[in-house]
Amino acid sequence: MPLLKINPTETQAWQKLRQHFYEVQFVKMQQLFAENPNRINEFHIVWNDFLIDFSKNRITNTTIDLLTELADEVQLKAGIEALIKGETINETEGRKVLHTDLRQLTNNQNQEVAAALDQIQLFTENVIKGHLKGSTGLPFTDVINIGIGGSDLGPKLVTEALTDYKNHLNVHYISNIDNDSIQSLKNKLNPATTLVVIVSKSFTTLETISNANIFKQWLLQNNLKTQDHLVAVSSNIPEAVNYGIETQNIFPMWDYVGGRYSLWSAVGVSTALAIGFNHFKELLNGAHEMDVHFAQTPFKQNIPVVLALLSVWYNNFFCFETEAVVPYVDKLKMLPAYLQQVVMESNGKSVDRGGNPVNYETGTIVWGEVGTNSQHAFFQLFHQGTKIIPTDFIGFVNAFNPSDLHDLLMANFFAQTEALMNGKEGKYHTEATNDKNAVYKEFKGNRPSNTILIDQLTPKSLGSLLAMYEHKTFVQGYIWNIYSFDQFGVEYGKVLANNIKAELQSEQIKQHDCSTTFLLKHYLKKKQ
Ligand SMILES: O=P(O)(O)OC[C@H]1O[C@](O)(CO)[C@@H](O)[C@@H]1O
Repeated sequence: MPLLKINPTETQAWQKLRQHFYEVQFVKMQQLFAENPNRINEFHIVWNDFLIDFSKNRITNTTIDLLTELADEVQLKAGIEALIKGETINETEGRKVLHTDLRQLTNNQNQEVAAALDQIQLFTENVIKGHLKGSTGLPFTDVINIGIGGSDLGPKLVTEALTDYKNHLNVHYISNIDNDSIQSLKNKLNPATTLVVIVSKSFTTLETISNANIFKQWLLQNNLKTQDHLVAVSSNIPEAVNYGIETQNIFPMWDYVGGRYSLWSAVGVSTALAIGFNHFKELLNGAHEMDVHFAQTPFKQNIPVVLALLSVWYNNFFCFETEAVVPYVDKLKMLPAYLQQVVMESNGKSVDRGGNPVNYETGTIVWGEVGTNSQHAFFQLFHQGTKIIPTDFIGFVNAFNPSDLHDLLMANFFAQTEALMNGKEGKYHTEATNDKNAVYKEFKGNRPSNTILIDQLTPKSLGSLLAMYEHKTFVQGYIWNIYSFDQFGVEYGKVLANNIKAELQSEQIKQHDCSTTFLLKHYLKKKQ
């Protein structure tokens, strides 16, 4: 069943939301909290080891009623069912969407997914135990994951986030075509004990193949048998074989898993090498539990649905253009970059499912940085700037290494959401305060945030967190009536880059606009 094609702005709920927005847009959260000391009871969700406090938003009960009415009117339930059942909802590419199958660990009817999981288990355990060795007979100490976009960001994020669960293998990620960083990695590593994992769904991505070539050469220059050191993850098996990788060392990907949703597949093999297969399975299990929650929970208690509806409220009614995500743990430093691909590659679309240009805003801009670092960087604008940035604060009750320092970190976490909501009223009259700068010190508050407080950062809770954002993104795209699973915009850039690469190598610049021609000629002239 294809997804329904309903213009959200033509629903009754949208009209009611518009009217409601005019009524409440200037109502301050401080007032809402003062009027209802039990506000938290109405606007929070407790699920597994997650607490989602969404009370510090510019909403009333009517807002939530109308947003869920919108979800009902566009038949979100049917959309979620289509996703969970793995229907062909990536219609523009004629593909099913089945990333939720990847985390179905028991009774998985998808035989190829189950078989790939067995393959990952066997391989990772053999490498970790040292049974699988490099061509000189030495066990592996290091792994280089070469990939980009979804073939890099998710696995890298998970590897960094779960560094406390890591074994003796050191996993390094190379994505950009930056020879300086490649050289510095090569200088650090012993090729005889290095395993290179080439991750590319298409096996044609310029960056990945160029980088893979460099490391293949490095192995050859060191008289190593590449077949003992190279493995691949790809849906293009013939191309990987052609590249010289042994069939048993190729892990499958399928066209029903989009790159940005693929960390749960064999794309995560480097992660599984770093943390061990059992922890990798816990990650999948955490994501699966979020899938079940998403599929079965009524909208008002459904975490991804509520987060998505709030985002639609701000994006389409308040017209706030960006959202921030601020995790209070260094290990999630990669989260904003990872979410930028999930959210912006999925929902950066301006044509609706009916093929018409949309006449409303779609994809939000996502950005962020860890706290407290971000407090000392861009939070000034959060507190006193002219722009309003709804922010997800993500924190953990328990650190992996307990210490008083964690209370200090979390004190900042709680303080920021409180300050953003409450603000600090100043006095305009210098006489009253005897401070001529009082006006500059005023914080108006009324700045929205969600607090996502999780017991501890574990493989399981991380799986749930990432699946939560995947589903939030799906709900947004569904409501905006766009296709979230293609990425034609990025693919066009890849084609142009390939053309220009040939021109730079032949020094024959073809027809471009005058700016691009000028830049290319300048580059060739200055190149030594
Ligand atoms: O895995 P591949 O085919 O090398 O593609 C890498 C990435 O390129 C994109 O197509 C665009 O950036 C992503 O969707 C994908 O994750």
